[in-house]
Formats: sequence, C-alpha cells, structure tokens
Amino acid sequence: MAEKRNIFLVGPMGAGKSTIGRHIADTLHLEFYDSDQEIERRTGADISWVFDLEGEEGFRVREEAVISDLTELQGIVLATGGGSVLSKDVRNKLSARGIVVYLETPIEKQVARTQRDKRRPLLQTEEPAREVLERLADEREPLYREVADFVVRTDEQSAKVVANQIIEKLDF
Ligand SMILES: Nc1ncnc2c1ncn2[C@@H]1O[C@H](COP(=O)(O)OP(=O)(O)O)[C@@H](O)[C@H]1O
Ligand SMILES: O=C(O)C1=C[C@@H](OP(=O)(O)O)[C@@H](O)[C@H](O)C1
Ligand SMILES: [Mg+2]
Repeated sequence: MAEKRNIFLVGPMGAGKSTIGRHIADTLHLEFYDSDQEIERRTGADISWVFDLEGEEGFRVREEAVISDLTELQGIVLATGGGSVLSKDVRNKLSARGIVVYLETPIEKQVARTQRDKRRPLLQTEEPAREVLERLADEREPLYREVADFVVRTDEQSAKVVANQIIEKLDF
C-alpha cells in the first residue's frame, strides 16, 4: 500500500524512538525525521528554549504543525515526541499516513535512560522523574495503544535488535 510506506514511532520519553528510528531508516534506506529535531531546525532554538519562551502549549502547537507536515511525506521514518499523541489531529494523521509502532518500556528504564540527559524540560522539575513519568503514562498509555498498529518492547534487546524486530513485522 503506497500510502502506508511510512513508519511512525510513538511512546514515552526514553522508549528509544529517536535511536531506534534512526536504525530503521538506515537499514531500509528511508529518510529519518524526529519531530523534536524538526522543531529545533525550524525555530533555531532547542526544545528547552521553546518550553521556556512559549510554554508547553506553544510547544504542542509547533509539534502538531511539524507532524502534520512530515506525515505528508512518503518513505520516511518519524520519531515523534512522547506527548504528541495527546493531539487528536496528530493521532488521526499518524494512523492515516503510516504504520504506527508503540515502543513500550517500563518506567524504571525510562528513568534510567533519561536521567543524565537535561534536554527534556518535563523532567527538569522538583518532582522525581519516576513520578512525572508515571503521571504522564496514566494519560498517554491508552493513546499510544489506540494509535498503534503494533507494540514492541524496547527494554529487553539493544536498539539495533529492536529495530530489526520492527522491520521484520513490516511487509515492506
Ligand atoms: N534497547 C534500547 N532501545 C532504545 N534506546 C536505548 C536502548 N538502550 C539504551 N537506549 C538509550 O536510551 C536513550 C533514550 O533514547 P531516545 O532514542 O532518545 O528515546 P526517546 O526518543 O524515545 O525519548 C538513548 O541514550 C539510547 O541510546
Ligand atoms: O513526553 C513529552 O511530552 C516530551 C517528549 C520529548 O521527546 P522524546 O519522547 O523523544 O523524549 C520532547 O518532545 C519534549 O521534551 C516533550
Ligand atoms: Mg526522541
């Protein structure tokens, strides 16, 4: 199905969307995009700056616009930001224009993989990362499941192996 020749990765912070997405794109010779990187490219500011200047609300408007544009492309792998599925418009466009894969990983792994990286503003708070990630998961987990064509765990194998598992499940 020509209109489905895109792979969209959803899931929480630290699931490995950006890392695994790049491996999939390299292996399949597809273009790789990351919605956060695209926001940074368009604004010339890093994600933390966008949150500081425009708040999460402003960031979500930009994220929705970027994903709307990127999902118009063909033959891409897109790593979305963990909160992008909060938008119904984003969920609709992901579902309509590609195969959506939910990268599932336990909270402890999300914490471990994100703790040294200061580039995620939602985790730079007084509240412990574990609590933030649990709270976000309560709201988002059903949305990841709703939008996904299939689910892959990312806590048991290396990023490269998970990328290959995903490729095997795709019929292109
Ligand atoms: N099996 C794995 N799959 C994906 N990422 C992993 C894995 N093991 C460790 N990581 C690391 O987890 C960190 C977070 O990955 P990232 O791709 O930025 O996640 P996301 O984009 O979902 O927030 C990276 O440093 C990555 O190398
Ligand atoms: O979960 C979220 O709301 C966010 C996830 C981040 O992307 P990753 O999921 O790639 O870490 C980034 O979009 C921003 O910091 C907000
Ligand atoms: Mg990412």
